Amino acid sequence: MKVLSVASELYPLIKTGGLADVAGALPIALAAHGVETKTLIPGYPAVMKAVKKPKKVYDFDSLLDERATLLSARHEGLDLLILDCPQLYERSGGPYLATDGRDYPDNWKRFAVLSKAGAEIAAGILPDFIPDLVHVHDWQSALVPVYMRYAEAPEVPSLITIHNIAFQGQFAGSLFPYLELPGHAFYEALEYYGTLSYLKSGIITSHAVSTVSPSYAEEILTPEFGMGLEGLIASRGSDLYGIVNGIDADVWNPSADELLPSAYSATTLKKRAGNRAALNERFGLDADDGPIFAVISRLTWQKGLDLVPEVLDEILDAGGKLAILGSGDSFIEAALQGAAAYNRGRVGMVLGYDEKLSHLMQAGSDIILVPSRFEPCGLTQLYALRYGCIPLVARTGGLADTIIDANEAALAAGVATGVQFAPVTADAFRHAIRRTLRLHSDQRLWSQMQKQGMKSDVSWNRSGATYADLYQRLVSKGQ
Ligand SMILES: Nc1ncnc2c1ncn2[C@@H]1O[C@H](COP(=O)(O)OP(=O)(O)O[C@H]2O[C@H](CO)[C@@H](O)[C@H](O)[C@H]2O)[C@@H](O)[C@H]1O
Repeated sequence: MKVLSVASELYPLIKTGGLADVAGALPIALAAHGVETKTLIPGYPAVMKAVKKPKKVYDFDSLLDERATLLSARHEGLDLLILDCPQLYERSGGPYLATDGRDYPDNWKRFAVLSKAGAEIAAGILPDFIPDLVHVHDWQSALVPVYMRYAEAPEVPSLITIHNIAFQGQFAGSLFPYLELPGHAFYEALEYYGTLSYLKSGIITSHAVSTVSPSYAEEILTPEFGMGLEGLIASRGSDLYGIVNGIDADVWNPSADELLPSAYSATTLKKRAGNRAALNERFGLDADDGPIFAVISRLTWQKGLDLVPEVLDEILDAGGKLAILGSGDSFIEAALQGAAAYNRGRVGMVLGYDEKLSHLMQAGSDIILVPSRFEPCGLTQLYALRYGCIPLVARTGGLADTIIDANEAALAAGVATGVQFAPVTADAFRHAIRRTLRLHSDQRLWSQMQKQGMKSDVSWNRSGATYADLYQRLVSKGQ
């Protein structure tokens, strides 16, 4: 089966969050199921620089009035189609934000053009690659099924995956005429309280909708989590699927991770000490035995990290330490930086994004904090399981699905892998920290939990097969 995947980020080329990890790992997992994936991505500077010897495969004379070239390349096991359109993608900031932290004003066009290119590939412009199915991710590629629906071409089955419903790609309604869609598409697909919603239109026009965990698939049917789209999603009925993410078990493998000073496995957990020492040094933490809590995250309201300063005394009073890596909302950044400045040796912070350092943190710290208010799947806790770092998570979405809480029954059965708490309030969070510290003080119990986590299959094995089945079902239905 041939699949066209369209994504706005892709590990290892360009990443701002979990979407890149999934878009990068899924094609490799699916290859084992006979699925041949090509991934269409924008020709951002990082992509153009990293990819060697791309081949020109098509010239677009006009994608919403922009000329663009389609390049084909292979990179680290991935087959890529790169939309080279410097006037839209050659920018000095990130994929979505300029260097001043604001959205590019033409994001509506940058991702509509990407989507239109995707729809044209689906319609068969590349004789060597006629996809059987199109898989799009989040609002940035959500217009692909819309362009497919309104094109005079045979319709290829499509799947849209929602990685985060909070980002909907909402733009002024007055831009509609520039999208080169028929007038009736406005009310049929795109209109959202007078504005345009790219995500909404993708949910309406795709043959199936998936999200990245079973719990989140249920949550987004409710007003609390659906962010205004709950009714629309409910209307898709049995076309909605929840498939939990996996992780790339080769990139994240503590026994062969070249980014670590000290590789280890479940039988050599003592070797984590080498990573712990490096972590203490990197974050300016005291070289004592206190449990190290870690945060690796976008610092946003979603992730609940504004609560950390409120519960910090719970960690510090017990002789614990905290290492934070992240960036995001300026008020959360400032509060955490303040906590680090005030508690030198006990709290350390690295502001920014650092993939390498995130490996060391998973390998050297004892507990990873993921107090998200909502979490479609979450990957950080999955990396933690693999690295013998105990996840302390909010009981929501994929966090609830992937971590087994250390309650009495789970401990007795030896299946606990972490600590969950709800609701996401400072009080419940404090209580969970106390509970975690109690578990940590029992060396035997703690290492049993570490080993249990390291044993869990967090790879793409199972979910890769589930996606392959779903693809097959959609293709068979379309025939
Ligand atoms: N400062 C930093 N330095 C280094 N690495 C950092 C970092 N900040 C974050 N990361 C890394 O970025 C990734 C974040 O992935 P998540 O799944 O946790 O969240 P995100 O909200 O981006 O993704 C959305 O999409 C994914 C994929 O479907 C869902 O799992 C998730 O719930 C949803 O919100 C992880 O690999 C994490 O380690």
